[in-house]
Amino acid sequence: MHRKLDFKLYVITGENYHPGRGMLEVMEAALMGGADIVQLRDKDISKRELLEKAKRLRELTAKYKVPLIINDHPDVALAVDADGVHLGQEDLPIAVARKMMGPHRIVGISTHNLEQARAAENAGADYIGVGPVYPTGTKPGRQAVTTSYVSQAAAEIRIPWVAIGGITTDNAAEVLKAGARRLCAVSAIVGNVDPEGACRRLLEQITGWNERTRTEIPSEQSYVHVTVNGRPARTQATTLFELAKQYGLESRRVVAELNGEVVPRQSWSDTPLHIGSLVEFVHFVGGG
Ligand SMILES: Cc1ncc(COP(=O)(O)OP(=O)(O)O)c(N)n1
Ligand SMILES: Cc1nc(C(=O)O)sc1CCOP(=O)(O)O
Ligand SMILES: [Mg+2]
Repeated sequence: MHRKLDFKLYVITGENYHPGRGMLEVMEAALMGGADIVQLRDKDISKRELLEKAKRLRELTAKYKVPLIINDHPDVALAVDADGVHLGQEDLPIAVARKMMGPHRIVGISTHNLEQARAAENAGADYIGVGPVYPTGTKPGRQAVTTSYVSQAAAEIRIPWVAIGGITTDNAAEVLKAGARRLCAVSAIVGNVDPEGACRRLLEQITGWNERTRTEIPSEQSYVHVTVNGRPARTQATTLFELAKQYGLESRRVVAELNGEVVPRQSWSDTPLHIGSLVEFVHFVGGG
């Protein structure tokens, strides 16, 4: 078994965002502001240079007792005794990284839809990234998944997951409202003149939201356990319409069945969900 992984504010390095200031200085400010997991991400340098940066960041994160994750490279992670590695959909598969990293280190992976999230969970990822929630210059050209994927992850994903992509203090509330309990950012923190303050403010939003919803992770009582298209899901939706919305299906050409009966679309808002409800959303397939 892996050790228990928990965190609220995940900060990733991004040296392009702080010309003239060193990576270690900026990341130390983030750590002082409460970043509770850190990733070294640098796509523009040689592996040798990455290794040197990783060693220095390892020392710093150890001082603050915060886990260090290395982006893309399990070998670098192992070489510096980092806590884990972060993979993308086009990086090494989870099974290969797990074999290299062993059972006790962290293996995380980016996901951009629920199918990838389920696959990551089944493959034994320790956490997943859910994003990019908003368009972001840090990952140009990558289509935003919007908060609708955040809500889907909140309903179904049981391993720790973190919302990422274009997250700032201006939109954090919306992401938290969609169900995120952990946030990750690059530019909003390392690109801020005051990374420590930026972390504090984001952390306050996360903690404030969690307290307002009265628990760190929403209590089981606030969820209804249902089955959606044959898969167990937990949801805070109270009606069929809210559930369809959570899956981004409210204006799609789908037929909804509840416990084997078709429910006309105009009745979705008045159709309550109960514990154990069996829901099927059936997509129309275009004929020719
Ligand atoms: C926490 C977290 N989530 C997502 C990513 C992106 O990983 P990937 O898709 O492999 O893209 P690159 O970061 O490698 O460009 C991440 N690094 N961290
Ligand atoms: C590196 C990365 N991966 C993403 C994903 O969704 O997989 S979004 C992203 C960039 C996050 O940076 P910022 O906070 O500056 O938007
Ligand atoms: Mg990658």
